[in-house]
Amino acid sequence: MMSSNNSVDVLEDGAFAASKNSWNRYYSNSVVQPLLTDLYQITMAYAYWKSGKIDDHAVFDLFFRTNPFHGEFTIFAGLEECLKFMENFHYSETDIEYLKHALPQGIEEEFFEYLGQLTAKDVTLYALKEGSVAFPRVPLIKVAGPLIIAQLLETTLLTLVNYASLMATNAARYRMVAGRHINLLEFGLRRAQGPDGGLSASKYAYIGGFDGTSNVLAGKLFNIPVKGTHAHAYITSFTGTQELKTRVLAHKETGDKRDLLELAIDHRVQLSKLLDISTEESSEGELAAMVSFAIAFPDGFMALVDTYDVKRSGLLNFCAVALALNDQGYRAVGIRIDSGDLAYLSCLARETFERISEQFKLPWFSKLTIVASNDINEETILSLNEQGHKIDCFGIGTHLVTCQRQPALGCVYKMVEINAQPRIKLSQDVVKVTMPGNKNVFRLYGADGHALIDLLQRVDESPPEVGQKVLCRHPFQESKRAYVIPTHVEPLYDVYWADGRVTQAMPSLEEVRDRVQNSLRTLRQDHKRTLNPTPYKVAVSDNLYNFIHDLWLQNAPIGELS
Ligand SMILES: Nc1ncnc2c1ncn2[C@@H]1O[C@H](COP(=O)(O)OP(=O)(O)OP(=O)(O)O)[C@@H](O)[C@H]1O
Ligand SMILES: O=P(O)(O)OC[C@H]1O[C@H](OP(=O)(O)OP(=O)(O)O)[C@H](O)[C@@H]1O
Ligand SMILES: O=C(O)c1cccnc1
Ligand SMILES: [Mg+2]
Repeated sequence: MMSSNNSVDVLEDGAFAASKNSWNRYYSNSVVQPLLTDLYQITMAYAYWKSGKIDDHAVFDLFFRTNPFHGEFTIFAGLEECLKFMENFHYSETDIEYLKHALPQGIEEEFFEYLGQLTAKDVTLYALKEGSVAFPRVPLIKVAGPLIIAQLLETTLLTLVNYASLMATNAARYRMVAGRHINLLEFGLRRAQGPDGGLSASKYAYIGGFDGTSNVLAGKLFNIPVKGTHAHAYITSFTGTQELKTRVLAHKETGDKRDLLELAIDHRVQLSKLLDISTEESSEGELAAMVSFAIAFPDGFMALVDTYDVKRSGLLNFCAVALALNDQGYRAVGIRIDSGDLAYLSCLARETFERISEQFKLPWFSKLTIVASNDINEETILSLNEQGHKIDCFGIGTHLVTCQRQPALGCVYKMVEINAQPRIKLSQDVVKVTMPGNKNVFRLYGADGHALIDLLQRVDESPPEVGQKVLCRHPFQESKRAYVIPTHVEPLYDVYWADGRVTQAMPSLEEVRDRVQNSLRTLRQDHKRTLNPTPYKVAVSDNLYNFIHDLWLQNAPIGELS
């Protein structure tokens, strides 16, 4: 398989500097800017300004209500991009000019002057660690600061977290069903939701556990390994062997030049007997294409074998060219199958490789890589696992990047406190009732080392302690409560932004990627299984429970029956 030199070194000219262990600060998506928001944020900002509320102290929670993909966990991602947005938050002169036109007439000039100097410096942002598992109702991000700016951040923070977390979760799910030893490649750019969606997909697929992407720009910008094979067009561009302009390949060690086509044709005759396949049925154009690709990439020869017929043509031609390469001191890499029954064809291919390996005394031949692609999703992989297959690598595009099974994560951004007064949003639908007040969250671990429950508390409560019994309550069902004696207590929030700057050393993409797997390991298997997983518990302290319910009663109007 073609693969890049994984590390993009720091370039002298400073055009980009992707170093393996540093946050890639050189790249910041230029569309992420204060105007990338909903109009209503800015109209509200004006009304807050007019009513003298801009400096009211607000706390907002960013959270989701249900896990995606019928699962019971979500991977939190997008934090790094949020922080870059906070750093760069500033309305440019042209932004202000545009707003003067776009906003309703009559807005006072002074407001625009105010906007022109507004930054996120007075905001404090708390968040879970990027790449950690997260659950419904636990705020992924908590924003505290002047009302106007905290409000103005809403839409942009949501767009930065929603797709990133959905995508990282999707990728992590593919990794779980594929197992640790299968290579997973993201091939989705052509099918993604536009160029920006494609770029984000590559980044968050990698974070979620993919090994590489075909997206070259993602490779450059994020230092993700780029990999790929070739398309059917390469095969169909050759109609016969007469089109081969170069047929000669020098031996890797001796330099001895041989005609690779001739070698391949000789091997094909031999193989047709061994495999009982007539050479008549195999395509000459396909053979020519494979020979030419092998000459171009003798050390990375990987061929698509399904253009005409995997069994009767593609495999035979591939093996013939691979043996010809072997004569010249090179080892082929493998094949890609992009149609048909992937379980059956991969087993057939492996069996063929094993027979040749034995016949020609070439142990490595039995281990040639088999890549499968074509509309693969979680269910396909599960089904292939059940059937038994010999695939080493899945190339996955459409279902992965479009998150076809669930195309949006429903993160919301809700005010929970203003000027130290808690705020609650009531709803007929109990899952939509917000958890009021400024809260902290702790993950409590059980005796077997697994995460047991996430506990939300009011900020002024003292944290739970190891070995101390703590009452955990369901936020809305009075009778559901349990005592937990944690063996380990993990405070989930860190301050990431305060006093106008990022306050934590940001992890590299690799570190976030490792965190995803480490964090998933803390979850019991039954929370992670694909069919009917057990919900992970998110609880509130007794104090927070009473606080929520008192506030609920205070705010719920008393109806009158007549
Ligand atoms: N053994 C298998 N078990 C379950 N699903 C499979 C198996 N093999 C392939 N698939 C899936 O079945 C679907 C086959 O799709 P489809 O019939 O459109 O393709 P095809 O006819 O094989 O290929 P193409 O139309 O590209 O020539 C794909 O989504 C593929 O991932
Ligand atoms: O199937 P996906 O998971 O999206 O993976 C990416 C697909 O992109 C390519 O197909 P191509 O665009 O050539 O078109 P195709 O649909 O005809 O195979 C490749 O051969 C894969 O099949
Ligand atoms: O490299 C590949 O094989 C590839 C890349 C993009 C889409 N489909 C396949
Ligand atoms: Mg395809």
